[in-house]
Amino acid sequence: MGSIGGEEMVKELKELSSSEEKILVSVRLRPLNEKEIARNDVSDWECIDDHTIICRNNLLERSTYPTAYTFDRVFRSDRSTRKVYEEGAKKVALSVVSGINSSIFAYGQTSSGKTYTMSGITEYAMADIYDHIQRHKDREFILRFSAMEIYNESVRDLLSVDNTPLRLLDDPERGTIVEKLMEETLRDWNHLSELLSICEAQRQIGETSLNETSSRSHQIIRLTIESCAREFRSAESSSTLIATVNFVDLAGSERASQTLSAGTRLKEGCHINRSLLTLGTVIRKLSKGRNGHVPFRDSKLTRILQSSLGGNAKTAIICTLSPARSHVEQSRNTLLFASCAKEVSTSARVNVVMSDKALVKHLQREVARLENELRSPGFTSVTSGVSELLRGKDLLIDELEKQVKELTLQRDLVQSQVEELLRGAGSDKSSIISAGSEHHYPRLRVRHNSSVSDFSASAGPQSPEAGIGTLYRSRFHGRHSRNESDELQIPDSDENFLTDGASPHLSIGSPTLVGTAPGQGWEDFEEQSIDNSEDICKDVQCIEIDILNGSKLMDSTALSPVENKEVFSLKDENVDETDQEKMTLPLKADGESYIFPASITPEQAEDASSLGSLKLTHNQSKTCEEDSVTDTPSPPWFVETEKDENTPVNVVDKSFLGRPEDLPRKLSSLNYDNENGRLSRSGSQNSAHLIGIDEPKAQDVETSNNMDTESKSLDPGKKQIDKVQLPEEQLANEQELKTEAKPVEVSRSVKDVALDPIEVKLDNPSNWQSEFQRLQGEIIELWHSCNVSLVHRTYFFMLFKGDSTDSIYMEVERRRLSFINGTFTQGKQTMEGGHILTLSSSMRALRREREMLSKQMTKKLSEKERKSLYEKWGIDLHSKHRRLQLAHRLWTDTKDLNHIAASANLVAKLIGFAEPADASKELFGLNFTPMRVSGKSNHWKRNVMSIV
Ligand SMILES: Nc1ncnc2c1ncn2[C@@H]1O[C@H](COP(=O)(O)OP(=O)(O)OP(=O)(O)O)[C@@H](O)[C@H]1O
Repeated sequence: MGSIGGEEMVKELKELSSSEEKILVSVRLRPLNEKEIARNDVSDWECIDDHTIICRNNLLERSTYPTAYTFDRVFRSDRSTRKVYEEGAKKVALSVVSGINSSIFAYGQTSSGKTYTMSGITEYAMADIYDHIQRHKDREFILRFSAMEIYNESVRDLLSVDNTPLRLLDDPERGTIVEKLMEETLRDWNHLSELLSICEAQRQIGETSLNETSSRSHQIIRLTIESCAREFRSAESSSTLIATVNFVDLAGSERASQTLSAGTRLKEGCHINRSLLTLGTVIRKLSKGRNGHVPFRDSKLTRILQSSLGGNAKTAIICTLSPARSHVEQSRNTLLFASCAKEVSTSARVNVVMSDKALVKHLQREVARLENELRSPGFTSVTSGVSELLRGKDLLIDELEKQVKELTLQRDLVQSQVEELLRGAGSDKSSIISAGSEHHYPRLRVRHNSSVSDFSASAGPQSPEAGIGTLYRSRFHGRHSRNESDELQIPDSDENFLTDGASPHLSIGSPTLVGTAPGQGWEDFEEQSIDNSEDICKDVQCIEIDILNGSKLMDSTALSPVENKEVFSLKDENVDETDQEKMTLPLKADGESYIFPASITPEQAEDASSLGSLKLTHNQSKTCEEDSVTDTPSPPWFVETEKDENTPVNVVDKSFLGRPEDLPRKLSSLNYDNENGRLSRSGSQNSAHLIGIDEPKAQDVETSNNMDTESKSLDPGKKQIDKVQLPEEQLANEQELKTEAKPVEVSRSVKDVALDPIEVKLDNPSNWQSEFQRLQGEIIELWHSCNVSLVHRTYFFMLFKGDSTDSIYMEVERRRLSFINGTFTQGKQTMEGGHILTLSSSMRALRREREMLSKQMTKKLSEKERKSLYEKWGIDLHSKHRRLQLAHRLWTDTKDLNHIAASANLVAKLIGFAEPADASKELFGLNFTPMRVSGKSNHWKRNVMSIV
């Protein structure tokens, strides 16, 4: 049998076992015993087959008794007890392991072999039960053993030495129970054997003490078996099977048979075995059906075995016969009893005991069901109505839950979008000052022949430098690679001197370029550019060529979102390109590019070129020339460089490589007035002596003004930097361009873009000088307000000294600082190199920088120099923290240019920046190519990076 744990299985078992079943009746004939043989008794009984036994006594043939009896099984005298057990008892006995009560009776006259048979059957059955348990490890079995004797209607516990009769009690569920009957839980087979021995001994004692023959008592050995499936033991649905098997060795039936056959002797008083008599009566009545009263309660035996005699049990009766002719009458009576018994039916079923949990659950369900019934007379209809209602409610709940989930998702999405926008806004603004490469910016689209390549037009509409970024990038720094994806290769932050956020103050445009990951699709770009532009474009300013106004360098400011979008999204969704008027602009063969606002007409463009529109020379080396990017028409607002079919795969890496070596952008030294401790901008010959800055070697303005001339004379293979050409040169270059350049298409579709130009007086040195001083003063004030790095200030101050070509740098710096200042003023924050920049964080950074500089004083300055500085800077020589005091005085007087110059010189000295040739404007973020820096420059770089 498999594991029986579930209620389903139990139900099945119940159904299978609940059918009525006749008592299994067998007859066992024993051989003649020695006494019978000794008195020459003859055997009158013969089993002619397995079911029939006949009497061969001729004397009886004339009587009214039948000569042949048929039973379920008859066993000849030579049949073993094993055989009797196997065929006449085993099936019934083993029902107990399946939860079905069972009883095996041995009925017969004294010395017919009842005990002989029953003891054997008991042992075999016990052995089989144990064997069953062994073979069913999935179930847990508990065996409880008890034994009793009924003598003269007294029940005695055979496991107890106490002879006190036990009372019988009626239990509504369990039926008749024997009070205080000992029940031993069997530990093992040996324990069972031991208990059986005790029973045998007790019974013998009884015989002795009562001086009666054993035939006058009934012995019941009872084994109760509980079992449950191990895996369901703790489960609610687990059920326990419980059943009892009775091995009943009845008293000798000689008297009983007499009473059964002759009711006149019923009144024999105490000698009559009431139990045996009642058993006969009960069997007789039961054999005739269940109609009428069955006197189970008339005897202790029938009370105790009531269920086994017609109720919930399987029953087998083995009737034992003596073959001796001398016992023929008793034998006939036994067969008569057996005949009656075989007509009796029982209805055995599986006895299931529910676990407490299962019972409670079941009862709760039952209670609920009954309560529902009680509440409404029309229970059924109401139930169905309620079910409908509940179903509707369930559907509603499901729907609501779905909606909640959707709304939650939407909320999360919106939340993340808001956060993303906020981050983006911060990043965009920070692009002014940050070199963070993680920002994403729209990319410019550059067309190659039939393909469209997109490269990072980092300076989107998000930042004031957007236009500048675009401009410069396209002119000088776009690392345009004609690789398979036509992606503009963006220098990574390691390559780019200041694009890793090391010095946010020294980089302007780089983050705007490096944001786009290689391989990012054009569609992606469009999405980004449009999305971002709409939100942030109000901050956008753009320096652009104002062709219409004839200005050389224009600044488009305050663009409306739409306008900016048009400009920076690089693809105007509202314009059908095919309908757009195109204009062709010449490109210079050496890689010069023109940047035109989309609003210009071809005619205007033509004029612009002749007027010397801002032309940012890109005097590429040979390799740069080879690396030219495109020759195909480009979408509005793009930068196009010349095409060269020999363009290497990676143009960018070979394009702009930094300042021409023979055109060092040397720092001007500052004039230091030893008398008053102030420096002046002129008189560079005397500058910087105090703090040891090198004597100026650069030609300052002169050099600057001659840059274009010089650059023209350069070997084209040499590296060159960007610069703004003067009109005359530009015109000349334009002439060249017209003959060699490839056409550039500029869309007119965005001609309504309102540019707000800023005129930069490049052609009038006097105007520029005054403009320069104004810008410089403003920048110095903004540095102070924005807590800009002193190193940055120093570097910038020393680098940009009024050269006309500095105008763009100056303007960029001014706008960048204005933006930061505005951010600080509004109490907002922006991103810088991936970090949040606030007024307080900038103050902290500046404080740390001053501390660093104070430490540098001991390294870079001699004691004598320090002392001199203290005196010059008005620091009490006897005060504490003199170095720190000095560091905190640097760059504080924004109105005094000598103070500024002295501060710059001192900072330069402290950070080891002593070689003007190292200085490069590209460090200010206008260069996106790796800087070719010397060892000393690296030193400078390290210093800068460690500071910021
Ligand atoms: N089938 C048999 N084969 C051999 N010997 C048997 C058989 N049946 C009984 N005997 C022997 O007959 C004798 C009497 O048997 P047993 O005591 O079992 O009779 P009984 O019906 O129990 O008598 P009582 O009612 O007095 O207890 C015993 O010695 C027993 O060994």
